[in-house]
Amino acid sequence: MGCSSSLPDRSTGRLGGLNNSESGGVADAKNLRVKLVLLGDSGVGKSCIVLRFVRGQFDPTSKVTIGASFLSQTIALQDSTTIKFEIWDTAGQERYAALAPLYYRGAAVAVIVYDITSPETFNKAQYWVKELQKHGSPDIVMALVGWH
Ligand SMILES: Nc1nc2c(ncn2[C@@H]2O[C@H](COP(=O)(O)OP(=O)(O)OP(=O)(O)O)[C@@H](O)[C@H]2O)c(=O)[nH]1
Repeated sequence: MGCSSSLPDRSTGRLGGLNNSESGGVADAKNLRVKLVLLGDSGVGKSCIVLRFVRGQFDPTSKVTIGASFLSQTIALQDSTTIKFEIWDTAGQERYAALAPLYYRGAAVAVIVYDITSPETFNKAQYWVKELQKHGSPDIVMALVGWH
Protein backbone atom coordinates (compact mmCIF):
# COMPACT_ATOMS: atom_id res chain seq x y z
CA MET A 1 0.00 0.00 0.00
CA GLY A 2 1.09 3.55 -0.58
CA CYS A 3 -0.22 6.44 1.38
CA SER A 4 -0.04 10.18 0.86
CA SER A 5 -1.52 12.87 2.98
CA SER A 6 -1.41 16.56 3.57
CA LEU A 7 -1.40 17.87 7.10
CA PRO A 8 -0.42 21.21 8.59
CA ASP A 9 3.21 21.39 9.67
CA ARG A 10 2.93 20.40 13.30
CA SER A 11 6.09 22.23 14.37
CA THR A 12 4.96 25.66 13.20
CA GLY A 13 2.07 26.11 15.57
CA ARG A 14 -0.46 26.24 12.75
CA LEU A 15 -2.75 24.10 14.85
CA GLY A 16 -3.33 27.22 16.94
CA GLY A 17 -7.05 27.34 16.29
CA LEU A 18 -7.40 23.93 17.87
CA ASN A 19 -6.95 25.02 21.45
CA ASN A 20 -10.55 25.98 21.66
CA SER A 21 -13.20 24.10 23.58
CA GLU A 22 -15.76 24.58 20.79
CA SER A 23 -13.58 22.68 18.35
CA GLY A 24 -12.77 19.88 20.76
CA GLY A 25 -9.48 21.18 22.16
CA VAL A 26 -8.95 22.33 25.74
CA ALA A 27 -6.39 22.20 28.54
CA ASP A 28 -3.63 24.80 28.76
CA ALA A 29 -1.24 26.28 26.24
CA LYS A 30 1.31 23.51 26.84
CA ASN A 31 -1.07 20.55 26.87
CA LEU A 32 -3.54 20.62 24.04
CA ARG A 33 -6.41 18.22 23.52
CA VAL A 34 -7.60 17.67 19.97
CA LYS A 35 -10.64 15.72 18.84
CA LEU A 36 -9.89 13.97 15.55
CA VAL A 37 -12.34 11.98 13.43
CA LEU A 38 -11.63 9.57 10.55
CA LEU A 39 -14.20 9.34 7.79
CA GLY A 40 -14.31 7.42 4.52
CA ASP A 41 -15.75 4.40 2.78
CA SER A 42 -15.53 0.92 4.25
CA GLY A 43 -12.23 -0.86 3.67
CA VAL A 44 -10.14 2.19 2.77
CA GLY A 45 -7.83 1.55 5.72
CA LYS A 46 -9.01 4.01 8.38
CA SER A 47 -8.63 1.57 11.28
CA CYS A 48 -5.18 0.50 10.04
CA ILE A 49 -4.02 4.13 9.88
CA VAL A 50 -5.19 4.73 13.45
CA LEU A 51 -3.61 1.53 14.76
CA ARG A 52 -0.31 2.50 13.13
CA PHE A 53 -0.46 6.00 14.62
CA VAL A 54 -1.45 4.88 18.13
CA ARG A 55 0.39 1.55 18.58
CA GLY A 56 2.83 1.42 15.67
CA GLN A 57 1.23 -1.83 14.52
CA PHE A 58 -0.36 -3.20 11.36
CA ASP A 59 -2.99 -5.93 11.56
CA PRO A 60 -3.72 -7.44 8.13
CA THR A 61 -6.81 -9.12 9.59
CA SER A 62 -8.33 -5.76 10.57
CA LYS A 63 -12.09 -6.21 11.01
CA VAL A 64 -14.87 -3.99 9.75
CA THR A 65 -15.60 -1.30 12.35
CA ILE A 66 -19.00 -1.47 14.01
CA GLY A 67 -20.37 1.99 14.82
CA ALA A 68 -17.06 3.62 15.75
CA SER A 69 -14.03 3.02 17.90
CA PHE A 70 -12.12 5.37 20.16
CA LEU A 71 -8.36 5.58 20.68
CA SER A 72 -6.03 8.28 21.90
CA GLN A 73 -2.42 9.20 21.29
CA THR A 74 -0.31 11.95 22.83
CA ILE A 75 2.59 13.46 20.94
CA ALA A 76 5.19 15.96 22.10
CA LEU A 77 6.33 18.82 19.90
CA GLN A 78 9.90 20.15 19.87
CA ASP A 79 9.01 22.90 22.34
CA SER A 80 7.61 20.24 24.74
CA THR A 81 4.02 21.20 24.07
CA THR A 82 1.95 18.01 24.13
CA ILE A 83 -1.05 17.27 21.96
CA LYS A 84 -3.43 14.53 23.01
CA PHE A 85 -5.36 13.32 19.98
CA GLU A 86 -8.75 11.86 20.93
CA ILE A 87 -9.50 9.80 17.87
CA TRP A 88 -12.88 8.61 16.66
CA ASP A 89 -12.48 5.97 13.98
CA THR A 90 -15.89 5.79 12.32
CA ALA A 91 -17.43 2.81 10.51
CA GLY A 92 -17.43 3.27 6.73
CA GLN A 93 -20.34 1.00 5.92
CA GLU A 94 -23.36 2.90 4.62
CA ARG A 95 -25.62 1.57 7.38
CA TYR A 96 -23.60 3.59 9.92
CA ALA A 97 -23.58 6.88 8.00
CA ALA A 98 -26.31 8.40 10.15
CA LEU A 99 -24.11 8.01 13.24
CA ALA A 100 -21.27 10.10 11.82
CA PRO A 101 -22.46 13.48 13.20
CA LEU A 102 -22.08 12.07 16.72
CA TYR A 103 -18.39 11.61 16.04
CA TYR A 104 -17.49 14.63 13.90
CA ARG A 105 -19.41 17.09 16.07
CA GLY A 106 -16.88 19.34 17.77
CA ALA A 107 -13.95 17.67 16.00
CA ALA A 108 -10.99 19.98 15.37
CA VAL A 109 -9.49 17.68 12.74
CA ALA A 110 -11.02 15.32 10.19
CA VAL A 111 -8.94 12.80 8.26
CA ILE A 112 -10.90 11.73 5.18
CA VAL A 113 -9.57 8.57 3.56
CA TYR A 114 -10.17 7.11 0.09
CA ASP A 115 -8.69 4.48 -2.20
CA ILE A 116 -7.05 6.16 -5.23
CA THR A 117 -8.03 3.19 -7.44
CA SER A 118 -11.72 3.46 -6.54
CA PRO A 119 -13.86 6.36 -7.82
CA GLU A 120 -16.71 5.39 -5.48
CA THR A 121 -14.51 5.91 -2.45
CA PHE A 122 -13.42 9.30 -3.83
CA ASN A 123 -17.09 10.27 -4.29
CA LYS A 124 -17.63 9.32 -0.67
CA ALA A 125 -14.67 11.45 0.36
CA GLN A 126 -16.18 14.43 -1.50
CA TYR A 127 -19.46 13.77 0.29
CA TRP A 128 -17.72 13.95 3.68
CA VAL A 129 -15.91 17.16 2.79
CA LYS A 130 -19.24 18.80 1.88
CA GLU A 131 -20.96 17.40 4.95
CA LEU A 132 -18.23 18.79 7.21
CA GLN A 133 -18.32 22.15 5.44
CA LYS A 134 -22.03 22.30 6.21
CA HIS A 135 -22.21 20.72 9.64
CA GLY A 136 -18.70 20.44 11.06
CA SER A 137 -16.87 22.96 13.25
CA PRO A 138 -16.30 26.15 11.21
CA ASP A 139 -12.54 26.06 11.84
CA ILE A 140 -12.10 22.31 11.28
CA VAL A 141 -8.82 21.21 9.68
CA MET A 142 -9.43 18.56 7.02
CA ALA A 143 -6.81 16.19 5.63
CA LEU A 144 -7.50 14.08 2.56
CA VAL A 145 -5.60 10.79 2.52
CA GLY A 146 -5.29 8.84 -0.74
CA TRP A 147 -4.56 5.14 -0.25
CA HIS A 148 -3.82 2.29 -2.62
N1 LIG B 1 -1.50 -4.47 2.26
C1 LIG B 1 -2.08 -3.56 3.01
N2 LIG B 1 -3.35 -3.74 3.35
C2 LIG B 1 -3.92 -2.80 4.12
C3 LIG B 1 -3.22 -1.63 4.56
N3 LIG B 1 -4.04 -0.87 5.30
C4 LIG B 1 -5.20 -1.53 5.34
N4 LIG B 1 -5.14 -2.69 4.63
C5 LIG B 1 -6.19 -3.71 4.49
O1 LIG B 1 -7.40 -3.09 4.11
C6 LIG B 1 -8.49 -3.73 4.78
C7 LIG B 1 -9.41 -2.71 5.43
O2 LIG B 1 -8.67 -1.95 6.39
P1 LIG B 1 -9.43 -1.21 7.59
O3 LIG B 1 -8.44 -0.28 8.21
O4 LIG B 1 -10.07 -2.19 8.50
O5 LIG B 1 -10.57 -0.39 6.80
P2 LIG B 1 -11.60 0.70 7.37
O6 LIG B 1 -11.53 1.90 6.49
O7 LIG B 1 -11.36 0.94 8.83
O8 LIG B 1 -13.00 -0.03 7.14
P3 LIG B 1 -14.38 0.12 7.99
O9 LIG B 1 -14.07 -0.28 9.39
O10 LIG B 1 -15.37 -0.82 7.34
O11 LIG B 1 -14.82 1.55 7.85
C8 LIG B 1 -7.90 -4.70 5.81
O12 LIG B 1 -8.11 -6.00 5.32
C9 LIG B 1 -6.45 -4.37 5.84
O13 LIG B 1 -5.70 -5.54 6.01
C10 LIG B 1 -1.85 -1.50 4.16
O14 LIG B 1 -1.15 -0.55 4.49
N5 LIG B 1 -1.35 -2.50 3.39
